[in-house]
Amino acid sequence: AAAGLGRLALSAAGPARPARPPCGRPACPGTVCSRPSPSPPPIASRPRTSSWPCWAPAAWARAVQDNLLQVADPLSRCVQWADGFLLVYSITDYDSYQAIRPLYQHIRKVHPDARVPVVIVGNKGDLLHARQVQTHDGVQLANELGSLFLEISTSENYEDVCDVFQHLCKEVSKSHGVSGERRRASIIPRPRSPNMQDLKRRFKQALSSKVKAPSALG
Ligand SMILES: Nc1nc2c(ncn2[C@@H]2O[C@H](COP(=O)(O)OP(=O)(O)OP(=O)(O)O)[C@@H](O)[C@H]2O)c(=O)[nH]1
Repeated sequence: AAAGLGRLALSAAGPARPARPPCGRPACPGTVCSRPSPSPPPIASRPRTSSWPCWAPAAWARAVQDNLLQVADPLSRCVQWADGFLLVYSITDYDSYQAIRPLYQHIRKVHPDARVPVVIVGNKGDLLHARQVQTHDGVQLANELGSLFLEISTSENYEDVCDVFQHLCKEVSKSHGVSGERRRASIIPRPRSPNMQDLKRRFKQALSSKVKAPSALG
């Protein structure tokens, strides 16, 4: 799996095309945004082949390291508006793990003053026979970068996916509580916080109805 901004986690948990975030800006996989936008721009088309995060992880890492990302790049645009990030690598792909640090540094460069929450996720935790990244490598990197770390399997346990987003949402709320968000709140009304229990229940319902559907037909 490529270590884009959380593509794996989102593609396992949600629709094939990412949903539009509450702010109306083009959705960026793995980012959480709580800012409403008065005039949403159209969803940008993202070919699965060239410019959008289908680059190999090493290519992302190089682009970030070499300062090749321009403000107009999709990644840079996402990094500017997002309130939180999931950086997802695959435990079966060491390159994807190595791409996490430069991506993290890019985020910190774009937000030098704000502690925008970043959660690091090691995905494909079920593929132990193909493991290239040890759990302690993930823990160590997350400790070093001051991020939360979770190792999950999106294919084995959808609750893992809920947990990841729950952690990130908590971190985002925490960071808003202590940062300049209060100042912004006086200008822009904040959307209501999602009720995570309710979201989890609805997510389970949706999944179980999908599982039941084939037997109902047969
Ligand atoms: N075994 C296993 N397979 C997974 C897991 N998550 C995703 N996959 C599989 O990995 C493949 C790629 O998943 P995508 O969601 O397309 O993610 P991606 O980052 O675009 O893909 P790659 O970079 O090709 O891995 C698909 O076949 C998924 O079913 C996981 O946790 N365990």
